[in-house]
Amino acid sequence: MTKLSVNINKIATLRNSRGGDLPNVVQFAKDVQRFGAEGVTIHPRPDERHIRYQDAYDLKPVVHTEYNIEGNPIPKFIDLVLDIKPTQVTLVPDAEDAITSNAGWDTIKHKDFLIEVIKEFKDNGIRTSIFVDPDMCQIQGAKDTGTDRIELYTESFAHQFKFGNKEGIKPYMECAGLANSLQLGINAGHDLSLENIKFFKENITGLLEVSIGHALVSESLYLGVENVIQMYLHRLQ
Ligand SMILES: CC(=O)[C@@H](O)[C@H](O)COP(=O)(O)O
Ligand SMILES: NCC(=O)COP(=O)(O)O
Repeated sequence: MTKLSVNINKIATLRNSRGGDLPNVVQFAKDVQRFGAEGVTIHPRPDERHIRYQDAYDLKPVVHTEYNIEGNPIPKFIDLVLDIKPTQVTLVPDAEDAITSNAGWDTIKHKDFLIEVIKEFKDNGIRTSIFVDPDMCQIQGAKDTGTDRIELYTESFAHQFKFGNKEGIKPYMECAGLANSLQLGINAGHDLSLENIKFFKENITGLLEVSIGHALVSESLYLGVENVIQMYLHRLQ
């Protein structure tokens, strides 16, 4: 079974564009869970341009599904996650000025650092996942860090799929095969959408969770949030 975790960054972006509290991110998190989402994802960035650190605290009591906090494990982020103790932390190697996530970890170069932070999170009962490109060496490297799961960075698949090239799934299939054989759990995210999710799910064995934000919120403008969540759940069956 593949769980749908809704990334609510874009709701915070809209709220922040006017100040105030409309739309309300806590209410949105409650609603997506009521509509069937099996998780809520946030990705607070150092400049707090969308999700703020305070939002992470405000969401804690209302997220009764899986709470996934993503980010670069700088000291401030590590403290936040250890304080909140979400279900899962997803480590993403973003530059401070990145517009959005644009690369996975070099799990070989950063092995010692990842081993250290992953151990700290796991010792505190938090499941860990690390964001990786679909590269076999990086999957093996991820295993060596001790992480529970990987999150496959799906931008390249999504981009190729949009232009009709279904071959873009191949490196993901190979990496999923390796991850399964290494008993690494598999999550995926970035630019997944109603258009591409069914094909991705059908081809990736053992896909445990997808986190989807940008497309899901955009699609909801036309189709409605409840309807869109049901459409994703149907495609993930
Ligand atoms: C790791 C990942 O792919 C997502 O978290 C994505 O980076 C969303 O972040 P933004 O909403 O800031 O684009
Ligand atoms: N981890 C990926 C995520 O949370 C959402 O990415 P996107 O759907 O906003 O591209």
